[in-house]
Amino acid sequence: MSGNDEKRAAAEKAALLVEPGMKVGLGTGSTAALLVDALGRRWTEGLRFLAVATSEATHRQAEALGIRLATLDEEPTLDLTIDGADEIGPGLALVKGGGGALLREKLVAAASGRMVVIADASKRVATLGRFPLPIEIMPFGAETTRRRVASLLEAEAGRPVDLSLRAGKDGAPFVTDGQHWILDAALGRIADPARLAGSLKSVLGVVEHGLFVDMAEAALIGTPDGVMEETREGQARPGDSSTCA
Ligand SMILES: O=C(CO)[C@H](O)[C@H](O)COP(=O)(O)O
Repeated sequence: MSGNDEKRAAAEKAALLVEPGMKVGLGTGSTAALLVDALGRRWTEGLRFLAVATSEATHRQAEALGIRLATLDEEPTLDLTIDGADEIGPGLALVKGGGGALLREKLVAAASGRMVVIADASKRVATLGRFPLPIEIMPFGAETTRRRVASLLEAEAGRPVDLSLRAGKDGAPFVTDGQHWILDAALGRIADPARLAGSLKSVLGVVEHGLFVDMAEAALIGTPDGVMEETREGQARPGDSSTCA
C-alpha cells in the first residue's frame, strides 16, 4: 500500500463519520482533499450537510463538487472537523501547517465538537519535531519577530535552531490565506509540545503556530494492515468508523 493509498483509505473511512444535517469542518492538504472528494461522492448520493473550509483551496474544491458551504462566522459552532496532519505524536498532539493553513485549521477545529485526524502511517511519530514546525507571523516587522522566535527556540532547545522564512514558488515569501508569512523551525525534537505552544503564543508578532495540543480526539491512520483508529488516550484498534465518536 503506498502512502497515497493509506491517505485515501483513512479519508474514505472518515467520510463515513459525516451524518445528515451535520456541520463539518473540512481540512486542508492532500489527505483532506481525498476526504473532500469522498464527501463530494456522498453528496452526489444524497447526503446533505454543511461545510466550513479551512482554506481557500479546500473551499474551491468543495464548491466545485456542489457541497454546501458556509463561513465560520455564519456557522460558529461545528459538529466535527476532519483534517490531515504533518505529524501525530503521543496524546494525538499534532504538528500542522505544512500546507500553510494552520490558522484557519485551528480556528475551525476549535469551533468543532470534535476533531478527527486522517493520515498515512508515516505521520505517526514517537516524538514531535522531525517535521519543521510552522509558525505564522505578521509580515510587518517580520525580522524582529524572527529574532524573538529564534531566541525563544534557542532557549528551549539549548542550541541555535534553523528558522527559515517559507518561500512560495516565485521565491517571494509564501503568503497565507490570512495574508501572513510563515517561519519553519527545524527543532528536531519537541520534548514538551504544550509548553512550547504556550511560549510561542506569547511572542509578539506571532499570529499562530502549528502545534495542536489536546484538540484531536481521534486519528484514523492508514497502514498496510488497514485503517487504525487511535484515541487521545493512546488506544489503537482496527478502524471502525462507527465507533470513532
Ligand atoms: O496542516 C496541513 C495544511 O496546513 C495539512 O493537514 C498537513 O500539511 C498534511 O498535509 P498532507 O495531507 O498533504 O500530508
